[in-house]
Amino acid sequence: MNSNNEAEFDDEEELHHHDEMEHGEIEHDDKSNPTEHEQDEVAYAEVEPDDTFTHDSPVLIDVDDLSVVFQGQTILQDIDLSILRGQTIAVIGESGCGKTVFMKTLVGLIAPTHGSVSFDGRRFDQMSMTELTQTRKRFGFVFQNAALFDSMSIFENVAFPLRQNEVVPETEVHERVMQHLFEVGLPSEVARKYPAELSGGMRKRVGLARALILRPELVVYDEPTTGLDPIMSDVINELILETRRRYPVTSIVVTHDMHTARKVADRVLMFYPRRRLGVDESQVLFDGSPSDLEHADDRRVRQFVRGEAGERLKEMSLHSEG
Ligand SMILES: Nc1ncnc2c1ncn2[C@@H]1O[C@H](COP(=O)(O)OP(=O)(O)OP(=O)(O)O)[C@@H](O)[C@H]1O
Repeated sequence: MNSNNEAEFDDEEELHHHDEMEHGEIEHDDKSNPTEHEQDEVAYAEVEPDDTFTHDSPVLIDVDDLSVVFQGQTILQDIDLSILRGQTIAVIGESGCGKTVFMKTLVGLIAPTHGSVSFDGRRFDQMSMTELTQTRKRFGFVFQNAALFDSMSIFENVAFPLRQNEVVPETEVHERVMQHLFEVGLPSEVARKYPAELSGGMRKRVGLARALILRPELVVYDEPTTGLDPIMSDVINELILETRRRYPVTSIVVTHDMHTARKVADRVLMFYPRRRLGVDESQVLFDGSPSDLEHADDRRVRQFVRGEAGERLKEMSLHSEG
């Protein structure tokens, strides 16, 4: 571990605390529970369109000359970009290219080796612990596996951040939890259930409700559709869009799902593994609108979005045995 990344250890433990709670999870039994699609018949709350993002929006996150090195291995190098308030950004790229490391530096969970990351005008490395804690309350995380507490009811799972961070009367806790469950299309009966009684898609929606309960300014989605069928993936995509319409949030979506990237994002960043780039090449191979992905100048981008292995097959010697 590079000493510059020391901040990562404690914070990652904090980030993954919920993940650890998932051990011992009982597989969903489709026969004994309502199907996801039955649950989807619940009407979503009506949403007024609210396109607050414009290209003149203020900068929320500023990444300045960012590099991250782990044990001598450069994971991210010379990244310079700004994320505007209200943008929805999809971060794509092959496994191991640094998407997760990038996402964690954006929220101050990994300290850059060089350069800096600022949130709302304040550099993470210049914040006191109190400021860092206060700043983190402005973020919501939607984890890949939903990361719910198995021993708590759905109601208590969603109420958890509220009880931890705010002093609110029980009637308000109840109102806010039920409202957020409703907003993610879950019926009120779900509140009494436990995570093991829900399907994967329903758990993801509970995870989204929990991430939104403190009304974060930034929501980070880590592989939000992984492991879901195409219909349920699209339900999640719609929820990401709907969340964006409902609240003035900025969203970062780390995903391998090109349908998700195209559908929810107004900007796509494609990373490439540093070790496979030439010296003067930028690690961000693509930074633009999803509609331009197919016609990107860089062949590696076009191949990635089309799912073509291209010359990687030769590199991996897959054809060498003839
Ligand atoms: N804490 C760490 N210590 C050392 N190396 C790390 C650490 N975290 C990530 N890495 C390395 O950084 C590289 C990028 O990892 P990262 O998880 O960001 O990739 P990714 O693009 O998110 O991949 P995937 O799509 O498979 O999740 C990998 O080589 C990984 O082994």
